[in-house]
Order: sequence, then C-alpha cells, then structure tokens
Amino acid sequence: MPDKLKIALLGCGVVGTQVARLLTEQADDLASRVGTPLELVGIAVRDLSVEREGVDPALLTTDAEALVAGADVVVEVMGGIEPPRALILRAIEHGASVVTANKALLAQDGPTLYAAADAAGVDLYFEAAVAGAIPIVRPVRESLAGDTVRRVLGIVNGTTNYVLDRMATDGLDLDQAVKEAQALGYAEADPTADVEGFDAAAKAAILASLAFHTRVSIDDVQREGITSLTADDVAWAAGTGHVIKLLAIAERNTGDDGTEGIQVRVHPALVPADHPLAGVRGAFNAVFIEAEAAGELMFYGRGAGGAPTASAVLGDVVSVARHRVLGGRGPVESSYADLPVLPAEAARTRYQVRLEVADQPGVLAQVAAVLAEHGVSIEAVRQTPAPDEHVARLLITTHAASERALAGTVEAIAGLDVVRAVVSVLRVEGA
Ligand SMILES: NC(=O)c1ccc[n+]([C@@H]2O[C@H](COP(=O)([O-])OP(=O)(O)OC[C@H]3O[C@@H](n4cnc5c(N)ncnc54)[C@H](O)[C@@H]3O)[C@@H](O)[C@H]2O)c1
Ligand SMILES: N[C@@H](CCO)C(=O)O
Ligand code: NA
Repeated sequence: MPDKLKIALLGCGVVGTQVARLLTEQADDLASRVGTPLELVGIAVRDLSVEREGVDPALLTTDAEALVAGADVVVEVMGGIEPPRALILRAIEHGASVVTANKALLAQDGPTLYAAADAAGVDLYFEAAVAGAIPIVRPVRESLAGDTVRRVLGIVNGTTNYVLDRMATDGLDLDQAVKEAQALGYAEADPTADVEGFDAAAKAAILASLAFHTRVSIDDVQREGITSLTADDVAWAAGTGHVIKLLAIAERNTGDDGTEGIQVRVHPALVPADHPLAGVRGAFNAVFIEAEAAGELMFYGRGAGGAPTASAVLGDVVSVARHRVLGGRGPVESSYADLPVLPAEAARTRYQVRLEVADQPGVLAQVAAVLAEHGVSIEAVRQTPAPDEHVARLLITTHAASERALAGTVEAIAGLDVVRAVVSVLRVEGA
C-alpha cells in the first residue's frame, strides 16, 4: 500500500478553491476512507499574487507541467480546452489518475482522453462535469449498467433554469431575468454559453455517450437556446398547464429508413405541470431517466457552485485513490454499441403552435388542411379573441410529428393569406 497519494490541483477558481479547502479540512476523514493519506502537493494557477481564501500560498505554482509529472492523482478544474487537454494527457502518460470537471473538453475530445486512460490503465473520472453535485455519471455508468436506458431528459443548466423560473413566477422578461442571474453569480458577464445552450449541449453529449454506450460529441447535438422566448410564451405555457424548461434530451429512436440510433438535442420545451421536472425550481438541476427495467428515475440537486461541484470532485478523488490503494482501476467508458446519431429532422415530438389569424369563416379549415397535407395530426385547437376584433388567436396542439413535417407545416401556414403571424412553435416533452 502506498504510504500516501500525491494530489495535484490544476486551477484554483470557484471550484478549485473549494476542492483545496475540502482536501485540507477533511484530510483525516479522507485518509480513513481511502486507506492512505492524500497530500495536496501543489496548485497550478496563472497568477501567484491573487489571494485565495483558505489556500496555503506555498502550494501555488505557475508550472503546471512539472506539478503533473510528479502526482498520483491530477484534479483538473481550470476549464477550457487547452492547456487542460495537454496536461491531462501528460498526467495519464505519467501514470496518474485524473479527475476533471471539464464538460467542454470531454464533450469535444473525450474519446482521445478515454483511449489514453485505457492504454495507460488509469482512471479518468468526471462526475462534476454533468449536473455538478448530483451523482449522475456514476449511476448511469454503474448502477444502470444492467438495464437499457430509453430516454434521458435533463435540466442540466442552472442559469437558464433560474431565468425561466423567474420569467414564470414574476413575469420578468428574458433580459431582466438574465441580469438577475448575473447579479446572483449564476450567469457569467457573457451569458452566451448558458442562454444559447452550449453548456447544456456539452452535458447532453456526455450523458448520451454514457447512457447509450456510444460516442457523442457536442457537434452531434442539435442545439437551441432560450433567447427567443418571451414573457408571453412563458405566460401562455402556464395557461395551458405547462412550464417551459431548457431540456437536454437523449433518446433511442428509429430513423426514416429504419436505422436504429439515438437523438441528442437541447431546446426549450413545454413540460406538463405535473411532470417531476416541472417542479425543478431556481438554479437547481435534475436528470430524469426512463430505463426498461428500472422505469422512471429522477436525480435532483445543485448543478453548480464551488462547494457542490467540489463535493462531486472529491467523491471522484476518493474513488480513484481507493483504486490506487487496492491496485487496478474503476469501470471504464463502454462504447460497444456504436449507435448512430440520427438526423435532427427525424425527431418526433408533440408541438404547440400559436397563430394570429384573420377572424373570418373558413380560416380554421384552411389551417387544418395544411396540417393534414403534411401528415401532422391535430390533438386540440383552442381559439381565443385578440384585442383587434378582426383577429383571433389559435393554439394548435399536435400529436407526435417529425421535426421535418412540422417545419414544412409551419412554413406553409405562415404563407397563408389569412395568417397574420406564427407567434411561437414549441415542443412538448415529458407528456
Ligand atoms: N463553477 C461551477 O459551478 C462549475 C460546475 C461544474 C463544472 N465546472 C467546471 O469546472 C471547471 C472550473 O470552473 P470554475 O468555475 O472553477 O472556473 P474559474 O474560472 O473560477 O477557475 C479556473 C481557474 O483555473 C485557472 N487557470 C485557467 N487557465 C489556467 C492556466 N493556463 N494555467 C494555470 N491556471 C489556469 C484560473 O486562473 C482559475 O484560477 C470548468 O471546467 C467548469 O466548466 C464548474
Ligand atoms: N453555467 C452552468 C454551471 C456549470 O455547468 C450552469 O448555469 O448550470
Ligand atoms: Na454530477
């Protein structure tokens, strides 16, 4: 048994500071759990002069490469693609186990890192990369390894969930809610990665790879953010018994030509108010899984923040450290299924389409005819008066239709003389 394990920490920001704190404060407990002491041997940072609360300045270094070379376990919480990618590969080359929270890197180039870890026989763990503190990587990879996952629906971005929640509860418009999220430290000064769905898409790619034992990169994920949503959309959703959530969705599906594959997408969707995901408020995250034998499961908690994310990182550190003490490594990424990612247009969902139309005889029939021509089946139609007496508002809910059929339908409806505006088109999920 090693007399101690040397831990190198790369990055000392929001997450790194908390990882350093927990490693120090809980040193005795961690040593008992692992079976040997964990010694934090250094922390790589950019700027040595920045004061970091609770962090021993003597541990700081700007030479990340040298730090990595002498470590048993490397914890990467720098963020970004380079230098983390090169540093992780170097750590693996030196035989270190790696723990990372870096969803962007894993979603872009995970397979290279997994292959390197396999070749070296070391662990590469990343619980914090998806839904922060929520145990989701380990349950999907290990607890559900004997089951067949059909579908994963996740609220995996806390910032957008906070924004949508504020729009729903207090009628804020998007900009106001984003400003509030920034003031609370949820959203970055540049909120693009969150509001345009890039962060959720990275997590969707990682979740899909794990759930379906295949390789999905962020480029395979169909992505749409929340920036086109209005306070009116959110209010309408409530009026029809739904809440709007930004969902990361990964599901098994069959393509038009009968090919078995998966679909992975991120977009806002109407979720029925009685669905467990509808109750996920504020900046919380949740992942809802439908598996063949297990049925429905939901994992809920904090998806971000220094301490919650550090909790997931430390859990991984203990796991990989235990493996080193016992000899060997933990379960690896399985990627035997080789399921293709199907084209987005073949995805089938229910839709709500809101229109403003001329309030005159035959309008409903014309609109219904377009839907019929495109093979889109209507589930319900609701008409409400508009402030202008010559205009009516129509809310059409469809049965499941393909994205392709729906797009053609909406284009044709928009071209009808009697249609003043297509107000919104939203998918309905989880019904
Ligand atoms: N903050 C969260 O809530 C959260 C949640 C889940 C996952 N993550 C992930 O954790 C990682 C870290 O996030 P964070 O919020 O702590 O970021 P941060 O910006 O607060 O901290 C990053 C740290 O890394 C250092 N760093 C960056 N590049 C460096 C370089 N080239 N050399 C040396 N030091 C360098 C920075 O100086 C900073 O100290 C990211 O991959 C992020 O996606 C964060
Ligand atoms: N920006 C992310 C945090 C970490 O992924 C969120 O709002 O959930
Ligand atoms: Na997690």
